[in-house]
Amino acid sequence: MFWLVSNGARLTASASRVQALNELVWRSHTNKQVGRQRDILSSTGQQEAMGSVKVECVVKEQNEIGEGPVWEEKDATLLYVDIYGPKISRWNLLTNQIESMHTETYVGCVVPRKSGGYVMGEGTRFAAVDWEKRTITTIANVDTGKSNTRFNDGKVDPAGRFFAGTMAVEVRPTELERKQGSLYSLHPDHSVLTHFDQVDLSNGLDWSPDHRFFYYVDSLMYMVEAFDYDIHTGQLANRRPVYRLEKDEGIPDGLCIDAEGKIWLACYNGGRVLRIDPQTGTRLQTVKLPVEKITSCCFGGKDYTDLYVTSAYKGMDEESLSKQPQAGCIFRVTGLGVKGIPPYSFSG
Ligand SMILES: O=C(O)[C@H](O)[C@@H](O)[C@H](O)[C@H](O)CO
Ligand SMILES: [Zn+2]
Repeated sequence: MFWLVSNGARLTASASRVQALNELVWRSHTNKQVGRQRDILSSTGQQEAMGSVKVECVVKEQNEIGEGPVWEEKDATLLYVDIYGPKISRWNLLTNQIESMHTETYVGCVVPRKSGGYVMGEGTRFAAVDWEKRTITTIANVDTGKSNTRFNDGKVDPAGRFFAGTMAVEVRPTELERKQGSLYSLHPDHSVLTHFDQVDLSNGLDWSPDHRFFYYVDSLMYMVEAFDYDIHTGQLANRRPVYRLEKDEGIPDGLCIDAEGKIWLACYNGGRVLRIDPQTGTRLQTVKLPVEKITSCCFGGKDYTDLYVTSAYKGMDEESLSKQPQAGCIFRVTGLGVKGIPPYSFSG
């Protein structure tokens, strides 16, 4: 409704959008918030300059920690989890309906399976989900011998392997026993490979469009890292930093790659998504959202041109919740002028 064709109209529309954003997010007027308000104003200008970027809340049912969005083209649905729901949900773009299924314990990620249904990282197991029958079957257990860890983010590689990492269960967001996590992959024959351990908070991951690189976030390292990837074996090598977050960018969380090979990074407590060039290690674009706890993102919609962004409300007090009434919603960012890559399905 705000983004019209003529330049004059867009100016007016833009002014009212900025006003709406400000009213929505920054209702009170402490000095700190006035400062942040300026940020939003300038970034809104920047967002527009990049080509009529629009942010809207599309999934209004709020998640304690919304995570792991995956676009399912055949049904025009967005699949995601609420880690603490704990549940798996599917939001249908055409009907605006949400279908959910409770899981037995914390669910970090869910991905489509080629043979039908889904596979998820739940608690410390990889498990198959029969969506029609609403049943769950264990495929493999991880972190055996550890009593207080759980799966977090995961994604399928271009060859159909399901990668997912673990972390200690948080006392409060980001407060946890460190070095308890590992990164695993579940292979089509249901064997599990441990890539590395000593992870604080295993998070975002994706592969470059040419499959030569793997990008990864251990949130408490405050950076995005890259590995060389061997698509034939699924092995990682040569770990190195790609991008270190600046203070106001918050904590790196979920990420996804676009068709040009650039990284879109969700910034938890940063209220934004960054576009990063992994070749140069530079930030190319910042998209601000009206809530701070941004958890993950994926491309979807027609031709994968829309960016769906999940968020969380866990750990927020009443005051911050009243300033961010959309915390936990899922947002759609349109007008970015880039496309994503369709997700892969687990082939086992
Ligand atoms: O969404 C996740 O990946 C974690 O499970 C969450 O607990 C928070 O995002 C984390 O605390 C900040 O990185
Ligand atoms: Zn995450």
